[in-house]
Amino acid sequence: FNPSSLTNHHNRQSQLHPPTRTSTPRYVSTGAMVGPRMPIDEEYPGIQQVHKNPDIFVIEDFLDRASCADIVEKAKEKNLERSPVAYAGWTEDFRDLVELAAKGPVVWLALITAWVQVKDSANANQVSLVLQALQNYAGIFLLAVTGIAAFTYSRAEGLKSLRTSTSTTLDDMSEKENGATKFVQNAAKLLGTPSNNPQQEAALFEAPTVIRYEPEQVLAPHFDANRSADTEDANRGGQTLATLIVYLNDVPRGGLTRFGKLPPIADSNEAGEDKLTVRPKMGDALLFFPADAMGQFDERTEHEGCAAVDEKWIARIWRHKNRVPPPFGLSESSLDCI
Ligand SMILES: O=C(O)CCC(=O)C(=O)O
Ligand SMILES: [Fe+2]
Repeated sequence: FNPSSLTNHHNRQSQLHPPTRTSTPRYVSTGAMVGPRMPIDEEYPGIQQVHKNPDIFVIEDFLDRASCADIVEKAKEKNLERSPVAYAGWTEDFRDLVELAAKGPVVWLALITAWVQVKDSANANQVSLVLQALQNYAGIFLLAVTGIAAFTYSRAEGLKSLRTSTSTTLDDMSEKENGATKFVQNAAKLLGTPSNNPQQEAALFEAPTVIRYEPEQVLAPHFDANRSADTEDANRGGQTLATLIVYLNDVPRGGLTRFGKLPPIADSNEAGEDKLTVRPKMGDALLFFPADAMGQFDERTEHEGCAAVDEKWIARIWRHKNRVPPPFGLSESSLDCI
């Protein structure tokens, strides 16, 4: 069991289709290389690069304090629910396991059982052995698929305990003074390119998700991209190319964002941490790229929300590869306000 397969759907909460998102280590590696990340405005005010390849940025004072407070208020009004967790990449894992079984153990089991069955019979020969093996193969294959399905299901269930925070989404951008509207506007400037105007850029966003961690709540190590994004996330814009988190309050104790596969930042890392960590500071943003610009999954960006000691609030935008239609993305009328 690998907690990395925790997925991350805080979506339109309960109406979610079953588990998807984020990811698990593949059982069969593709060996695919990660290419360049999507372009951003590297001159954005307050931006600092804290890691190169994979690129991670912190943007100081990305959102003003009033906007941070407004987002928290609006989220409280909407009632936060236990953050949904899904087993993303399960389609590929399932297929890989079935393929693996079909080529290896199922073949051998079919042959061995056939050999035991025909070896003592009067007309034992190679032809009868092969025929018997073929017959056995079908039954054993079915058994294997059933077993793998049960395994995938129990894994998805197990993942649910690894995210204990609560969350909601804010998708109404009609008030210009809303904190969420400002967050989306700034995000569209940071992530947009000269060829993409802010509305076009924001059309690729999932509506901001607000997450609250009360003391002891966590988000176990996970990925924001999904190896099976093309199928599992087709209705939410496909692969996640960028994650932008804004911290909505100061969190002096606990609650670090931690990248478990990356080394600490030279002078600003948390004392005593041997991995790259970012301490939540009200208004600061964190930006990283769960997949490259083509959508190739980047496992180096595995990260977690460490156990909270003080209460912690964040808002998060996932920027996808394609348009994210409502209900996950922003409506045309909301986009008009960006
Ligand atoms: O809370 C954090 O620091 C990380 C949150 C996160 O990884 C997510 O929402 O996907
Ligand atoms: Fe995440």
